[in-house]
Amino acid sequence: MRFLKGHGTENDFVILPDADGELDLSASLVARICDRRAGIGADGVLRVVRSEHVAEVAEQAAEAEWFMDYRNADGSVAEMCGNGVRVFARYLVEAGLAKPDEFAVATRGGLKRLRVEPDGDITVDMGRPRVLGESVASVGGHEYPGLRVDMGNPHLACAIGDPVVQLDLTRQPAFDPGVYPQGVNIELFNAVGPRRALMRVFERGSGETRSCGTGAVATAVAAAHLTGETTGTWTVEVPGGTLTVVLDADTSYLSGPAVLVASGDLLLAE
Ligand SMILES: N[C@@H](CCC[C@H](N)C(=O)O)C(=O)O
Repeated sequence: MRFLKGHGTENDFVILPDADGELDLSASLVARICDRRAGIGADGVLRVVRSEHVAEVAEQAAEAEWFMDYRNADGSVAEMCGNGVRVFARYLVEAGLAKPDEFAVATRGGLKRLRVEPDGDITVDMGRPRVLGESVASVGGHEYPGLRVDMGNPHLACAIGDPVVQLDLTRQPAFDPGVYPQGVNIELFNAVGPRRALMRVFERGSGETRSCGTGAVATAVAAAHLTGETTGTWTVEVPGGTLTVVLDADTSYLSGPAVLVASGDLLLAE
């Protein structure tokens, strides 16, 4: 089985081209592929399949030829991945399967439109974030209130006073399972200047990662909430680089680098 490897601000993915939807991708195979010692190693898997072969996105197939079948490193399925869809777009363009100007990709979180910027960055229209109220995350016995933001997938974005660099995120922060029965991605951030945040994230299904695109948008929304703003451009610094988030009245945009770094043959099998 052919694979490629890529990342967006060091949120890294194994890409599995499967145009005709022939691959039976079990959770255990995904977990083995993502294992950083016994597999290739990644935060998630992006299966590239024609939308027409996937019943759950049939209504998107007229506008999006390709479906991003996203899986977390533990094999679980997620609705959306902001960095993943940008890396997916890089693959489509480099493989000659999409034109760089503007194209759509089908996801479980709905149709996403992307474009390659003149500087090579990839921008995705992430849709309108939904603010659902507040909840609390707890790290090492410290409770941090935050904003619940739905980006197609669930987020809890917490502005904290303690320096994010000092947090121990080796273990899942505690959260309210009554609010998040399907689990949650938790962002902890320091607001460090006008429209600028330093963010770390503990992702559902993948643990601490060096970046999270949906999380960066959730963080921008929470940072904007603190200052009473609803629109503007935010810079979100993550351990793996820098992402730009634009919030406007009707939608949000995520921009940043997305690169392919390797390709090869996968010898793992069920
Ligand atoms: N890293 C992604 C988010 C991936 C999905 C997430 N772990 C979930 O389970 O919802 C991003 O860049 O958005």
